[in-house]
Amino acid sequence: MDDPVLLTGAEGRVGQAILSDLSAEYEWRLLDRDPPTRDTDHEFVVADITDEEAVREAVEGVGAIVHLAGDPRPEAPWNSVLSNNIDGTRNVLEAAVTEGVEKVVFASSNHAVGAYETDERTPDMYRPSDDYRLDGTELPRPSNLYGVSKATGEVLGRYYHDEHGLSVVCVRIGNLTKNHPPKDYERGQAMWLSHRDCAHLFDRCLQADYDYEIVYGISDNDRKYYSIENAREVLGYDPQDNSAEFANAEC
Ligand SMILES: NC(=O)C1=CN([C@@H]2O[C@H](COP(=O)(O)OP(=O)(O)OC[C@H]3O[C@@H](n4cnc5c(N)ncnc54)[C@H](O)[C@@H]3O)[C@@H](O)[C@H]2O)C=CC1
Ligand SMILES: O=C1O[C@H](COP(=O)(O)O)[C@@H](O)[C@H](O)[C@H]1O
Repeated sequence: MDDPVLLTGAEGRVGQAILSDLSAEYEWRLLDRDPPTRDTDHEFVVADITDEEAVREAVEGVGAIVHLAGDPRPEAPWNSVLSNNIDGTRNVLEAAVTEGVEKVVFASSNHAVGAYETDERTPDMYRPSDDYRLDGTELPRPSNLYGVSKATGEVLGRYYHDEHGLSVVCVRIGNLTKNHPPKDYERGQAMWLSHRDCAHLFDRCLQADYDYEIVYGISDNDRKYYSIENAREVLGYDPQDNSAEFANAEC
């Protein structure tokens, strides 16, 4: 990707994990509704993704978009996910088509499929001995309205691919934490995504060729109920971390 890359939600946790390893690898145009809180060498656009015209201007001249901006709270209320996650994502995809962008990487979530974690399956499915896997071909089963908004973002991506030929990859991100997996939380350990695997995965999303894909964004954890085979095959994802390596740290 030689053209500039727009990173929405750049000030957040996922954005910072990406930039910590990939700052020098791309010509980034950062976007957030909040002004930057640290020095940056990159262009920074302060804009709200619910502002259609501001988004179109921010997208001008970029070759790809990593779209992270949105309300990340599993308990977020409908009015917030409707505007920030659904309207905002549509604005980004519409601007991508209008401005001739090649590919969009969409930050989806484990919560788009959270309701597969039924009482019958849990907690066994969080354990290494269990072979239950979701692989990205299953229908969404959101666990909350936030998950509904992420599933909707995936469907919007499908539409913009089919109707307009935009390359779209939806990354169902697990649980990103810095330095170590979540402690005393089996589910979080099963879906842990380390910072370096996060940066590597989004790098692969920018480098690989694809039409429309849904992949899971987790490290190569012994505990897992999300398959990372599609991410390996389609994107060349090669994660380095595994939450099991932190077992002695009482994670
Ligand atoms: N952190 C995680 O483990 C996971 C994150 N995700 C998704 O990844 C994305 C990023 O999440 P985090 O970095 O954790 O969240 P965060 O809250 O740390 O960062 C989100 C950023 O987006 C910005 N933002 C929010 N609404 C905006 C709007 N309307 N216009 C412009 N900027 C806006 C915020 O100012 C913030 O800087 C979200 O879409 C979230 O749903 C999905 C699964 C797991
Ligand atoms: O989508 C998200 O998922 C992670 C993990 O979910 P949790 O229910 O185990 O906390 C969450 O931490 C993050 O805020 C959210 O955006």
